[in-house]
Amino acid sequence: MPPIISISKLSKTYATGHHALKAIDLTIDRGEIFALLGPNGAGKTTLISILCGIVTPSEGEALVDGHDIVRDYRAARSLIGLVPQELTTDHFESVWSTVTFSRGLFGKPKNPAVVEKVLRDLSLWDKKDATIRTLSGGMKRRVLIAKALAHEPRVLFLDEPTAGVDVELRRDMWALVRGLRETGVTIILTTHYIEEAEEMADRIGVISKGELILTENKTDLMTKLGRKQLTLNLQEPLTAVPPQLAGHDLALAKDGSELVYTYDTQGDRTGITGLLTDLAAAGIHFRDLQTKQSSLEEIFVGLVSDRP
Ligand SMILES: Nc1ncnc2c1ncn2[C@@H]1O[C@H](COP(=O)(O)OP(=O)(O)OP(=O)(O)O)[C@@H](O)[C@H]1O
Repeated sequence: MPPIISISKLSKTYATGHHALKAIDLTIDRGEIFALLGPNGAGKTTLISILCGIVTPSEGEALVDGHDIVRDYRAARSLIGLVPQELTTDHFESVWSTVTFSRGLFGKPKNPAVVEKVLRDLSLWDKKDATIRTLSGGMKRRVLIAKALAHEPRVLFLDEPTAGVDVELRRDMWALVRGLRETGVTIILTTHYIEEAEEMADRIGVISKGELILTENKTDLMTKLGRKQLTLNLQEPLTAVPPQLAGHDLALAKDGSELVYTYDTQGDRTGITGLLTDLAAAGIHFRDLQTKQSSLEEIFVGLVSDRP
């Protein structure tokens, strides 16, 4: 089956001259949960806004289920639900009428059964007659999701779904998003929280300064995460890694006073025994050693900060 979203060479230069997106290529499969990670200002919202037709691209194209987001805007947009970052909704309306109204915006005929299902799925049914302003923050977020789902989209964009919410609500939201995927909806979420991507996503994309610098299956990324570092504090500093040790994944740190060995914790062998034997044979002695597991956070920060 063709991907539900295919983006090719998509770029955006704002009127200020700022290149917010630089030739993005990305495809997203049906039923995936895709997390777009990136620091503030990386271009996440710009990318989502282009796909939702809120911002016009400068170059390139994007298709939603085969519909061009510019030439075939209405068809593309009707397949998309967007849950925005900010809680923007009419505080004096009831839950029922605000969600019904959202469906109408897409020209869909009234269908109380669909609205009821959406409200029930989001545990909002017993609040259907409540006015939005009387709801808790968590319930308001659910209403935003209900609004985005009212016209039965196939793709749901969640822009920072759990920004500023407490841990309990965050877990609730994660369960809810997983439940939505079960109904066949493709989910694309942006987040600053690495933990969120780790918990939720099938695939992770990292965006930095307008470039998509990595897209990877989460499980593969976790395998990379399995890497650990062994740091040896040397008795005598080295100027280079001796050629006898070239077979090991080694790097010098702290002006040559530390030798850092990176290894895979998920592999059958760590290679540490061989390294220590080779070190002794090369006459390299150490005073102390530490091991450290690199986190997804560090991998992410490293990826993003290594860029010019
Ligand atoms: N309308 C605009 N005009 C000019 N520059 C803009 C406009 N909208 C966004 N930008 C700039 O484009 C860059 C990308 O912004 P964007 O909102 O897409 O980032 P983001 O990754 O979503 O960030 P955040 O995590 O803070 O929401 C930023 O430098 C931003 O200042």
